Amino acid sequence: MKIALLGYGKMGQIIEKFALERGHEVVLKIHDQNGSELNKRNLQQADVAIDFSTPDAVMHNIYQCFEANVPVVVGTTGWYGNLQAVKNDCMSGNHTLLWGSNFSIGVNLFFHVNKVLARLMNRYPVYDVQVEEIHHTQKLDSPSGTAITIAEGIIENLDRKSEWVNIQAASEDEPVPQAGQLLIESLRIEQVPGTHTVLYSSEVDDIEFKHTAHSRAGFALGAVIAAEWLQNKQGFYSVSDVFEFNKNS
Ligand SMILES: NC(=O)C1=CN([C@@H]2O[C@H](COP(=O)(O)OP(=O)(O)OC[C@H]3O[C@@H](n4cnc5c(N)ncnc54)[C@H](OP(=O)(O)O)[C@@H]3O)[C@@H](O)[C@H]2O)C=CC1
Ligand SMILES: O=C(O)C1=N[C@H](C(=O)O)C[C@H](O)C1
Repeated sequence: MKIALLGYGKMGQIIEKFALERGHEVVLKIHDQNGSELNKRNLQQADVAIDFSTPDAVMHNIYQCFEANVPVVVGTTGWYGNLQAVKNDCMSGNHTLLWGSNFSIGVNLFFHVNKVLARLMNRYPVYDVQVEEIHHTQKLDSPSGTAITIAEGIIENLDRKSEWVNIQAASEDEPVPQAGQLLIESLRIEQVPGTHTVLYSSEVDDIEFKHTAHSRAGFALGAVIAAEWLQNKQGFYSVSDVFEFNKNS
């Protein structure tokens, strides 16, 4: 495949490495300084675009891909308030987009088991639940996209939670979660690639369900696999369509 990389930072550079290893070619690399090269003619040199840019840039990039009719895999987080509108435009314009808050196989397994565990916990109201995420200090969005997906998986399956609220660890004015609210606590520590924990607590014990990324390799390889999977498909997809754990259990 010929790949356009929209965003050539920490993730874009590792994605390039996996793409080349798997026999693909990178025909376009867009970063903050060369944004004018993101045009229809250049994009149409590619079979697929992979966007790991910034919350500010991603919407423009998606619509440039729609305009050029180039399928796009979106790993960028921090834009999910626009997800439904993008889905509508993708479907009505017969475009192709695949998005995921996290492309690693490990986290996608985690997403699946998280939902099963939340459903089970309907029987055990003595446990309260919260989500914690830790990332490096350059991260622009909060809470992480992965933490939002985890929280949505709990809310869909655990009757006693109906919405999430976010706090920054160590912030002075922390909201106290109300009944029905699921707390997502965000912490920023140098160099951490991404750690997510679901914590069920009762008076007598805690149950921790945790994913720790050792590097960005799992995210990057998953994004290339998702781009390969998207070939010859049309429509709006999420990374869960690539892994399909639901079909096997
Ligand atoms: N879904 C997943 O599995 C994962 C998602 N992410 C998400 O991916 C995104 C990128 O992460 P990361 O690589 O760590 O971030 P970086 O800050 O390292 O890279 C962002 C890149 O985007 C570039 N950029 C800025 N403006 C534009 C623009 N207008 N068009 C194209 N590119 C632009 C920056 O350019 P310059 O270098 O010139 O400033 C930089 O190359 C984040 O939203 C992060 O949350 C991260 C890991 C996994
Ligand atoms: O910004 C990051 O680094 C990451 N972002 C994604 C997110 O917001 O969940 C995925 C991963 O945790 C790394």
